[in-house]
Formats: sequence, C-alpha cells, structure tokens
Amino acid sequence: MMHLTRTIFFGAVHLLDSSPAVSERTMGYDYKLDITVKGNLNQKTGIVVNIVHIDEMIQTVMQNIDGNLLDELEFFRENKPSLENLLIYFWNELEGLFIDAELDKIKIQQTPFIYGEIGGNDKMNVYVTKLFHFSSAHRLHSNFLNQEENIELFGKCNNLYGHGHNYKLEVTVKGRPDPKTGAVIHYKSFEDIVKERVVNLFDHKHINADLEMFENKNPTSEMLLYVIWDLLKDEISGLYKIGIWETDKNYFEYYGHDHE
Ligand SMILES: Nc1nc2c(c(=O)[nH]1)N=C([C@H](O)[C@H](O)COP(=O)(O)OP(=O)(O)OP(=O)(O)O)CN2
Ligand SMILES: [Zn+2]
Repeated sequence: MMHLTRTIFFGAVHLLDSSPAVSERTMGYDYKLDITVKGNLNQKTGIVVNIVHIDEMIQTVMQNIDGNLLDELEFFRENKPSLENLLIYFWNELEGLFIDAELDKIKIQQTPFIYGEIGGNDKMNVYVTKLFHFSSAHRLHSNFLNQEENIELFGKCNNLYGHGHNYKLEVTVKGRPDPKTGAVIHYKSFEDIVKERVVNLFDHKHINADLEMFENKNPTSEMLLYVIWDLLKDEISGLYKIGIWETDKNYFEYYGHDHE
C-alpha cells in the first residue's frame, strides 16, 4: 500500500458569533491542508492515482469553502466552524470520492501553533496539536555512569557548564468535538495548563541545576518527555501524544507510559 499526500492552501472566515442576528463580525485563517490518500501501485502506469485527479476531487469540495463564509454552509449551521469540524467536513465530503485510492488522513494547519488531524487508524476521533516553546540549558550526564563513560557516551554534550536549546513542545489531544464549542478541548485551559505546568517550569532554567526533579535524571529529550507526560497526564483529558523538537534535526515523541 502506498500513501500519497497533496497539499493545498485555502482561506475561509466564520462569524465570531454563530448567530448573524447578533453579530456580523468575522474572523478567518489561511489554512494549509494536507490530504493523504492510500492505494496500490499500478505497475503499468507507475502511479497509485494521478495528482490531477486528487486536485479535481478536492476542487469539488473546495469551491464551497475557499474564500467563503463557513457559516453559510448547511454543515456549519449545525456544527460550529471550528478546526475540528472543518476536518470532519472535509472527511465527510472527500471520503469515497477518489478513484483507485482511498482517503487515509487529513491534516489542517490553522496557524504555525495549532494543527488538527483526522483519519489514519482511528476514524472515531479528531486530533488537535498545539505548539509551545521554552528555552533551557542542560548537560547530558548520567549519575549512573562514571566520568569516562559519560564522556564516551555524550561527548561535547557532557560539557560541565552545559549548553542550551530552544525547545519546541507539541502536545496532542484527541476526542470528539463538543457540540456547543466545536472543540475537542477547552483551548484556553489546555494552553494555561501546559504553560503553568511545563513551560514556566523549564523556561530559562538550567535543567540539571535548577530542577530538583532532575537530580538523578539525565535531561535528555527522552527524559524530558517522560517527565512532562507525568506533569500533564492527569491534567489534560484526552492527552494522546507529546513531541519535542530539541533542534531542527532532532525530534522525539511519546505516547505515554501505557503504550510501552
Ligand atoms: N538520544 C538522544 N541523543 C542525544 C540527545 C538526546 O536528548 N537524546 N541530545 C543531544 C544533545 O542535547 C545535543 O545538544 C544535540 O546536539 P546535536 O545532535 O549535535 O545538534 P544538532 O541537531 O544541531 O546536530 P549537529 O549536526 O550534530 O550539529 C545529543 N544526543
Ligand atoms: Zn543538548
């Protein structure tokens, strides 16, 4: 089975208050949409499905969305025009449309700091990921290894006074949109919890020196994820995954202690 992703950009607005009688103020986004389809490679043509066909199918849906007021569509009269419901709308409209390929996943990037996903192995839920930042210093050093072993394993990262990273933390929740808000989680509370419990704890700290909880823990990105999971797991309902970009080239993700 092959998976193929086509990216499309579009813009849409929605009413700030869902009742036009109350307010005609709108807000909107320039979205990035990734449509992934899957299918078998046709040995004669060398393709699964022509990108032109994917574009044509997306266009049939996009003509109702791009540059439009979402609230005017029947679906969004019954469902809040949230990121989550936009994903469900695209899924419902695109599923079954493709010839020689099957809709697999849809991802919508709403801003650089939030994206949503639907599909894959879980057709029941919508996934929303928020991005957070913190800057910390660390020294890779294990108290369970001797100095030679630490230098051998961690090299320059074992430097006594440490070094720093601008960490990017991705926190993903899953669930069904709340009919009243259209969201899988209360965004403000979600953000506040991650900021209070994680960002404020790590930001502008030397992890080895400032954080007691790392006294006997080597502050690798894996260990950060392990600790951050514990800080969030009982606070965020529907917590699904956390990911850390340590550098632009080093990304780590964790699905929780139950998935080990
Ligand atoms: N398994 C892990 N390996 C390493 C971790 C880690 O957390 N888990 N961390 C580091 C260092 O913290 C390090 O600072 C990363 O450095 P490095 O990979 O050298 O940095 P870049 O991504 O910029 O890549 P370079 O091409 O090496 O500059 C190391 N290992
Ligand atoms: Zn480092």
